Amino acid sequence: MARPIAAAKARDPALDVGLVVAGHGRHYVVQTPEGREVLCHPRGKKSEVVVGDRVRWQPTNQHGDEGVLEGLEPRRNLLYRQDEWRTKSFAANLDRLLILVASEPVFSESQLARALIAAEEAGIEALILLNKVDLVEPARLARERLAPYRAMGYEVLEVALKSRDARSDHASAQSDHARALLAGRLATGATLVLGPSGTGKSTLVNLLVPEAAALTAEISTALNSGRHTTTHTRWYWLDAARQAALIDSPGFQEFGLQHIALTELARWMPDLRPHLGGCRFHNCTHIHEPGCAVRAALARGEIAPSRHRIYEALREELGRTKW
Ligand SMILES: Nc1nc2c(ncn2[C@@H]2O[C@H](COP(=O)(O)OP(=O)(O)OP(=O)(O)O)[C@@H](O)[C@H]2O)c(=O)[nH]1
Ligand SMILES: [Zn+2]
Repeated sequence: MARPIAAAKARDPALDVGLVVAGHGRHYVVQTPEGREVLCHPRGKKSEVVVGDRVRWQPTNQHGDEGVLEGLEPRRNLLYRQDEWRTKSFAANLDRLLILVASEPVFSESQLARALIAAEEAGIEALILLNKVDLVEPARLARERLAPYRAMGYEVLEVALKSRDARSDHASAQSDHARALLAGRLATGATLVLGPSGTGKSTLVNLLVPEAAALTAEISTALNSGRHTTTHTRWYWLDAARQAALIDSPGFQEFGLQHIALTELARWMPDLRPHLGGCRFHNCTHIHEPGCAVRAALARGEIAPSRHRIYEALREELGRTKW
């Protein structure tokens, strides 16, 4: 009994630093710099650790495949959502957020806007991926709805990850094109993918990480959650050199923004931002005041009506519960 403890003590000064690649409840899968995976538990009751975190840990068994978390390295950033009752963290230390939408099902612009605001506030670059552009008419409508986002500076990529094109060679050429496009764009750093159900998120992950399904099954067994194979956030390396990673996270619904300060909301909306400071009243809400530069831009067509509606709804939502 004393041996592992003595061994652990001897390691103290140089605790291993690992990367959290999956987490569920009080179980975490930590990857060592050599690529080994260790099942770790936090010491306390509650743990703030999320996928993407760098953690210090010590082994708790002789095989070194189980351990205890000893500490959390400082984070560069953390992406999360917050409703009135709780906070849900997606992942930490991200280089970009990829928001997946599709021509079908019709995406919620409010959900898209919310994710973009959360990313702006967290200082994380965001890009939009429109899938299913093989569906011609729905794609045209989706493109139209995304036009304001392009105009305010967001990159919008278009793909047909799994086209329904009857000519199978054409469909597979479209998949190849999507893979090449994304491999290039996501070639460095950690990319978190968020997207509503049915948009093709599983298709995307499987295209870029062919071994994803097998890895997920393995991790789910390790985390004792057998059947629920897709409900955890999971970090996948995209290359052997481990320079680029894709993080698949569930839970895009009800993207609460209670952590955003009401007075700062407009700052995180790139189409509203350039007009701030131009209003007659310094505490202008940009909803009804005379001499409002934001509303003037709206009237000139420089801000899309849908965006101002989203701003107004969010303002009301944040104002309702904030005081
Ligand atoms: N037409 C068309 N269909 C696609 C495309 N990509 C994916 N699909 C289809 O869209 C459906 C949803 O794809 P999934 O990858 O399962 O979507 P998901 O977002 O993981 O969905 P959930 O499992 O509900 O979260 C499937 O029937 C796919 O075959 C595409 O480029 N074009
Ligand atoms: Zn104003």
